[in-house]
Amino acid sequence: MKLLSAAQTRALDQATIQNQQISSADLMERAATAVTNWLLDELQPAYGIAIYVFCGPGNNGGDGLAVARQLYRAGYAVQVWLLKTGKHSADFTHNRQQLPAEIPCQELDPDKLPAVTADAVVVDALFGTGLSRPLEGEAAVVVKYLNESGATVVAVDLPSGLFADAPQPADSAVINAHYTLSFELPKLAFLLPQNAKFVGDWRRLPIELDQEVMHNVAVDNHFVTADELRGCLPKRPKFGHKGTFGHALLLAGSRGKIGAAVLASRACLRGGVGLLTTRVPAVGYNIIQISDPEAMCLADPNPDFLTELPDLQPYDAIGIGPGLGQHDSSREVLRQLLETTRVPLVIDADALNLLGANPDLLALLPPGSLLTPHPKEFERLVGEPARDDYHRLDQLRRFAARTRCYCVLKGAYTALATPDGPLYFNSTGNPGMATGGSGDVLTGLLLALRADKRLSPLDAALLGLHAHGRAGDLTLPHTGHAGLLASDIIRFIGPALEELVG
Ligand SMILES: NC(=O)C1=CN([C@@H]2O[C@H](COP(=O)(O)OP(=O)(O)OC[C@H]3O[C@@H](n4cnc5c(N)ncnc54)[C@H](OP(=O)(O)O)[C@@H]3O)[C@@H](O)[C@H]2O)[C@@H](O)CC1
Ligand SMILES: [K+]
Repeated sequence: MKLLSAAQTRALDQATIQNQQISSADLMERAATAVTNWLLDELQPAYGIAIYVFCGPGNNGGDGLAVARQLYRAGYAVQVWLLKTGKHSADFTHNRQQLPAEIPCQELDPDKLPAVTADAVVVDALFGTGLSRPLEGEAAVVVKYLNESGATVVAVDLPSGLFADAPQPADSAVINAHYTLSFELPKLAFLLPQNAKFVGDWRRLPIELDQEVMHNVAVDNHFVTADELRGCLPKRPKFGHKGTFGHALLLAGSRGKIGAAVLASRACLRGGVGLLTTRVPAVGYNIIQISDPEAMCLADPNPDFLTELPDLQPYDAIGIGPGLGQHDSSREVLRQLLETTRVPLVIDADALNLLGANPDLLALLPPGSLLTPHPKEFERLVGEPARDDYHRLDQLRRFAARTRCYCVLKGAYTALATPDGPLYFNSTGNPGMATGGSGDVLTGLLLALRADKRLSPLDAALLGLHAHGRAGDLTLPHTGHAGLLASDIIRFIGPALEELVG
């Protein structure tokens, strides 16, 4: 699913109006109907509860006026409040004229704002994608007042004051919505941690925008849905054998962190790899053999950390990093690996920290490698803290382009940067997965998919990120959020992958 800029969204609205031969008021009515239906079906406010619709001067305000009319007709006690400032758009004026006289409708006076009680529902239709500057004056006063009211706030299209696709001053006034109902597509802003408190839970409301125009528009950012990935994982052929699905090598673990190697190995096995060899320091030999009997184990001569690279000839993909530690000898193992490998790499955890601390190693990174940092590891990789989430995405894009690698940025909506530019945001997963070992599981799963030669690097990464989050979601009925362990995610990798098989 594409993430459009505010300007592209406007162009898509216009194309829809033209191609479907409807008026802009018709499209607005469609949008308002989608909001009203969501309110009635999902929020289900009790009859008699006060619903305040706050409208700005543009089409977002026009949506609000149409929603107020529809809610009134459905029997709700609605009142409309209008911002004084701003030039009214044509569709705002149209819907103002359509508003039944029985609905109380007044201009807002910043010195005498209506008493919004905590049990009320507020529909925020002040500003949407037409926001051209941070809110000030009257609008900022209203937004701050609503944020303090305690009412349930439902934002139409965007929380008012939030830019859809660009950073804004840290202290600017933005609605803190409980729910944001976005027309047709989500906005990039929804996927960034810095905006979580503004956006709340967001939903996408389809309004039948022109599919062909949407298909042809070029974008920098994608939100990857299950529908798009379903069928992308090739079925295992009837006469396939373990060689068909690749032989992976995992270099992982150090004294006290052999668990990371266990988790990554098991996730790799559940990810469908044909064969797995795990290289651990000698202290881990028995542990791997007992915990992951399906894996072969190659013990390093050193008891505590990796010091020697095994012969790489048998392997189709190599993973390095989980629990590795940052010992000088392990750094040299990484160096040798980067210098000699001819197969795809998956690089995680301490291997990333070693890359960050040693720019000479970073220069050796083979193109096509897949890196899986969390934000702190990524900061070490690029050697500079990000100013904000948008800047971090720029850094990510530039890093992938410069190194010709695939780079993940782990988070609630994990991002994947590709060497050729586009960013892909993952749509699965839950806060229960923010737990030790979850990243090791991801590395193992991605390693399995990179060892499968039937998959492109991009598909392997997208399928792995999706299946990892989905497996975490499938554990929830059994574990809840707090009780979710990394090993629970592994149990559900199989079912999560099965959903994607073509
Ligand atoms: N197009 C369609 O067919 C459909 C559109 N839809 C809906 O339309 C919404 C977009 O509508 P929109 O383009 O009219 O913009 P909107 O967000 O209402 O605000 C623009 C007004 O605000 C003003 N303004 C801006 N910043 C300001 C500030 N800081 N402080 C004060 N004023 C400020 C700005 O003035 P200006 O920047 O020119 O000074 C202008 O007057 C979209 O989010 C969706 O809800 C749906 O119905 C689906 C069909
Ligand atoms: K809004």
